[in-house]
Amino acid sequence: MPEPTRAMRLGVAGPVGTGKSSLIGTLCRALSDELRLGVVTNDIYTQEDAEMLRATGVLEPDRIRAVETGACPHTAIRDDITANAIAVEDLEADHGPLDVVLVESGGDNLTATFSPALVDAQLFVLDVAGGGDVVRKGGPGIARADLLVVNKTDLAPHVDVDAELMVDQGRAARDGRPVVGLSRRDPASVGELADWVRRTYAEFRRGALVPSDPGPMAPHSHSRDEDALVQGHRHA
Ligand SMILES: Nc1nc2c(ncn2[C@@H]2O[C@H](COP(=O)(O)OP(=O)(O)OP(=O)(O)O)[C@@H](O)[C@H]2O)c(=O)[nH]1
Repeated sequence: MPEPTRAMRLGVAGPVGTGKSSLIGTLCRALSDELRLGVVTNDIYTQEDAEMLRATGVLEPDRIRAVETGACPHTAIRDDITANAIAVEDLEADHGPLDVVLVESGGDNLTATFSPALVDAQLFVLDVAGGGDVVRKGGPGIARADLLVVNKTDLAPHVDVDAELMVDQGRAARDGRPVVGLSRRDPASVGELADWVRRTYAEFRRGALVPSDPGPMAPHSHSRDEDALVQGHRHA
């Protein structure tokens, strides 16, 4: 099998504020000495996530690109991936060859997932502050993303959540797919996450990584009505 000629695209999805940008920053710090990295972020109207990451200095600023989705972020990672595909290709044209491009979804619905046409692998991020029940509530990202991250485990004692139980419930819900309990303050957990990325990238280079679709979002509708568009969308 010939080696791939483009970067592996790794999607990072999950609800608002679960720590997706921070996780990407953590991965850049852990891996940028060994892998050539780029980042594409998605926000509705702003470039805030990209600006926040640029400010951390984890990568050369121009290796972090922003897509303004103009609507619910999941539309741009799932329904019409054009803007993201172009952003990744531009990044590779300007800074390539790259090894991994991390694509961050704007914080979104619990059921938002990436199209397998856009990313080669995807991880889904929850945090302990969202409550211990959220893993059991399920959804395609939780059940079938390539990796589930239970983030901010350092906060568990402060929010009365059992982080280990949450990780165990994640494993039970995922048919053997991997789960990492993560805190950016816990180097061992950061190492576990970085190792998963290394293994996944090695699989990609061998031509052995087959992008899989965790499944579509829960049914919902996008209204043509202007006001509803500003709100994002109406759930059916
Ligand atoms: N205690 C703790 N806080 C964290 C950790 N990771 C991220 N945070 C905090 O969680 C908040 C949200 O983090 P972000 O990385 O902005 O989350 P996000 O998912 O990118 O947010 P959106 O893009 O708005 O959906 C910030 O205040 C971070 O500092 C962690 O491991 N532990």
